[in-house]
Parts: sequence; C-alpha cells; structure tokens
Amino acid sequence: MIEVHDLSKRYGDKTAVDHLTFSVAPGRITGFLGPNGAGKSTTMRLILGLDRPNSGTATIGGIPYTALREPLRKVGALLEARAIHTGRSAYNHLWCLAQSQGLPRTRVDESLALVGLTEVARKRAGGFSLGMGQRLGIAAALLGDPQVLILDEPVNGLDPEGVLWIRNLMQSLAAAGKTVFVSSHLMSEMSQTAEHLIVIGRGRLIADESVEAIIARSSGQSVLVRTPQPAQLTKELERTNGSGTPVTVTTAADGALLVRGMTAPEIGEKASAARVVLHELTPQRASLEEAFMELTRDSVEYHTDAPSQDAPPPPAPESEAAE
Ligand SMILES: Nc1ncnc2c1ncn2[C@@H]1O[C@H](COP(=O)(O)OP(=O)(O)OP(=O)(O)O)[C@@H](O)[C@H]1O
Repeated sequence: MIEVHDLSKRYGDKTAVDHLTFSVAPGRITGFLGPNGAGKSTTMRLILGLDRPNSGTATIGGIPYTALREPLRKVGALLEARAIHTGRSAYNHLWCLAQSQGLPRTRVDESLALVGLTEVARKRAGGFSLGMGQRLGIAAALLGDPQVLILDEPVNGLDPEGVLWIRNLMQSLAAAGKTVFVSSHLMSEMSQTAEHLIVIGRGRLIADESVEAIIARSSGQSVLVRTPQPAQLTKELERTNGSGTPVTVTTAADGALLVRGMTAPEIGEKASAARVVLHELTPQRASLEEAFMELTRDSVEYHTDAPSQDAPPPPAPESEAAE
C-alpha cells in the first residue's frame, strides 16, 4: 500500500505537486494519469525519496521510502530517466544492484528470465534497443521480488509487442497481490491496463476512482435514437428542459438523433408517453480519451493549436459527424 498525504512540491515559484492525497491499494493496477507536466514524475520521485516535499508525507507500507531497510526487497521502481551503466552487461548491471542489497545471484537469473533477457544477458547494455533497455529497467525493479512496483511511463516508445508484454506482466504481478502503480499521459493505454485511476492536473487531484466510474461520469455520454417521428420526439424531449440537466438533441446526417442529458430508459418512457415509435435506442459510451480531456481540460499546462504527438488529441467538435 502506497499512501500519499497532503503532499506538495515547489520548484521556485512553480508548484509541481499541490496538496495531493491518495492511496494505492495492493492486488490491482492503479494508473496515475495526467497531461504532460501534471506532476506525475515528481510525485513518484517524492514517494521514492528522491526529492524532498515542501509539505506532506508519502509512505510505503506505512514507512517513508528513505527509512525502509533493504528497499529493493520492498519497492521496485522504473523511472523515466534510467541510469544504466552502458558499458556493463545486463547481467553485471543486475548483479551489482543485487550485491548492494544483499540479494542472491539466483534473483539475477530469475529477473532476467522474467523479462525475457536471458539470451542477451552477457551483452553490453549500452547496445540495447529502447525496448530491451526498458525490459532491463523492469528486471532491476523486480530484482528484490518487491511487494510494490512504481513504474513511470513504462510503455513510452515501445512497439505494440513490448506494450502488450508490459501490460501482461503488470497484470500478473497485480494478480499475485502486488501493488502496481503506473503512470501514463495516455488514457487509452491506461484504460486497457489499469483497474483504478488516479488523475491529476497541475499537481492537483482530479479523480480517484475506477475506469468505469470515470467514463460513466463523463457528460459526453449520449443516447442514439432512431425514430420515424424525429421532430415530435425532439419537441417532447426538449420540453423537459428547465428541470435538472439540460437536454440537447442533435440530428446526424443519416437522420438519427443524438440525445444528451437523458438516459435511454428516460427517453424510452417519454417516447412511449408521447406515442412516438422508436426503431433504435442505444446508449453511446464516451470514449476514454473524451472523458480524460473533459476531466483535465482546465489543467493542461501547455495548450497548442496544432496537436502534438505527445498531447492527447483535442476534443471532437460537437458535430454529428464526430458522433
Ligand atoms: N527539477 C525541476 N525543476 C524545476 N521544475 C521542475 C522540476 N521537475 C519538474 N518540474 C516542473 O514541475 C511540473 C511537473 O513535472 P513532472 O515531470 O512531475 O510532470 P509529469 O506529469 O511527470 O509530466 P510528463 O508526462 O511530461 O512527464 C512541470 O511543470 C515541470 O516543468
């Protein structure tokens, strides 16, 4: 269990982490999500005792990282900037780390096997591809068979096979009861990996809930309705405006209606009461990317007009074509 309480970190007049409080439970993958510059890496560094907070606490199993005895046996971490001695072989890199923590040589072999690097263990780590380097970083994190894993953007720059491999590995570690805390700035990636999400923006907590709950809460939710009496139904549905959530009805190019602000059962009942025939009534789920954009809209640090490769895509325009 990782516990962060009222954690803050400033760099000069820049507040990177702003009174964050959350906990990360064992036995599941918890995604740590936020736009670029949201404060994810800083928070992870604070949890790992690599930086000192201006206020608040971060503990692992109730103990600050810096007070842990044999930390590699308790916590494994993969940070974005990896420090690997490039002249050493993968085997020697891990063996040096193992010796520093009193871990047996068998753990080096086991970790190499776990990440699929046994064949290249004697090769210089400096010649490794990005994916192999990432695997070596994960082998180092797994060396002490720790209960808690903290992984900062582990899929960055990996090919689809590497992404799938890391996802499966994290899932098996969580299934074995470990605490897996993994950061990303991509909602689509997290949605396929994590069960629970902690979302931050500008250093502040935005959401701490299940992936499902985040999508369900998104006001991007709408219902697709097909009816031979669209004008009549639109009038009936908009009649409810003024009480509670506003209802909006837009017409798609093929004549279908897209209704926001009402659930499918509510629309069905309204239609029935008004004797309007329905041919289709389908709840549309907001995409995760939309839910994320909506959550973090006010906290994206650098807005640009042109979409960059790193930034999540801009929200779809409110046109029928985008629905
Ligand atoms: N050592 C530092 N000195 C000054 N500012 C810093 C330092 N480290 C981080 N920051 C600033 O703190 C904010 C949070 O940065 P951080 O790297 O934690 O964000 P992040 O969510 O991990 O972003 P990304 O997804 O881009 O890696 C940013 O505005 C960053 O510029």
